[in-house]
Amino acid sequence: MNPIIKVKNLSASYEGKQVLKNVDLTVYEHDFLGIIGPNGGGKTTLMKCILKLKPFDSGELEFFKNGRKVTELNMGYLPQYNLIDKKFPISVLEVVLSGLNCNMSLISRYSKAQKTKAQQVIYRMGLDGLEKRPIGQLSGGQIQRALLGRAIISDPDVLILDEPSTYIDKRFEAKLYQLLEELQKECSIILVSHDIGTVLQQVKTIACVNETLDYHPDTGITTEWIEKNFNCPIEVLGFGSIPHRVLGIENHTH
Ligand SMILES: Nc1ncnc2c1ncn2[C@@H]1O[C@H](COP(=O)(O)OP(=O)(O)OP(=O)(O)O)[C@@H](O)[C@H]1O
Repeated sequence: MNPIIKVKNLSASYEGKQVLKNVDLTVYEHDFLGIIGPNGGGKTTLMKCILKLKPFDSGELEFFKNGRKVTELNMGYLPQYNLIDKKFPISVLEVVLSGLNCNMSLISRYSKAQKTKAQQVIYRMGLDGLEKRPIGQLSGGQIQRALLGRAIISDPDVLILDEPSTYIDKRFEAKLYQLLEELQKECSIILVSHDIGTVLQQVKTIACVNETLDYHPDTGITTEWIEKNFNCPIEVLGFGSIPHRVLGIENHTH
């Protein structure tokens, strides 16, 4: 299994307050990594460091493609919903096209092929008919779907999803996970989620971020492990079958 991202001994802070401490993490090609952890544990910060949106204090970040070290990866990012400016005057089509990483501000400058691709992505997201609608006039779930379309239109090497199902209804959620299963054949996926039950059903590997990081090469983990890492009692939906899949737990030293 080839690695695609290696995070080594990474520490990060905001205004002198440490948020991530000595984090090590390897993401593999076609991985489906679930990131869980308590509020404020540093999940989004870790994603931003990987996306090079936030400088880190120390440590290393390495990218690989087909076993060779590279300087950049094409990453698709679905940010947390609360970071979206819904007043920004942009349509669904423009949101999706803006994921093409080109420095084009006017929609007319996108090629026919790019617009066709955007149309296909919009259809895949179940947003056909809403192409011209400004995002301010969409529901929360529709905005998230438009942003997911934006994240996948450039066929990324890595897809990073920060709480993708916050506003997505149950009907589209099932479709979303089916879509992610398909996408995993084409790229690696990192999914940040509070909904542990969903994460455990979907992912191949799991990491818990609470300043430091605990990693599991499989999803067969115990409630004790989760409670230790969440450091609080947890409510787990759809968790019923998990104890049957309990496997060995590694010891982690912090
Ligand atoms: N831009 C910022 N400036 C200062 N502090 C920040 C900033 N962004 C995040 N923090 C702080 O860093 C810590 C980690 O935040 P982060 O958003 O990474 O956590 P998270 O695990 O993603 O949380 P949640 O589950 O609530 O989204 C929190 O204490 C937060 O208040």
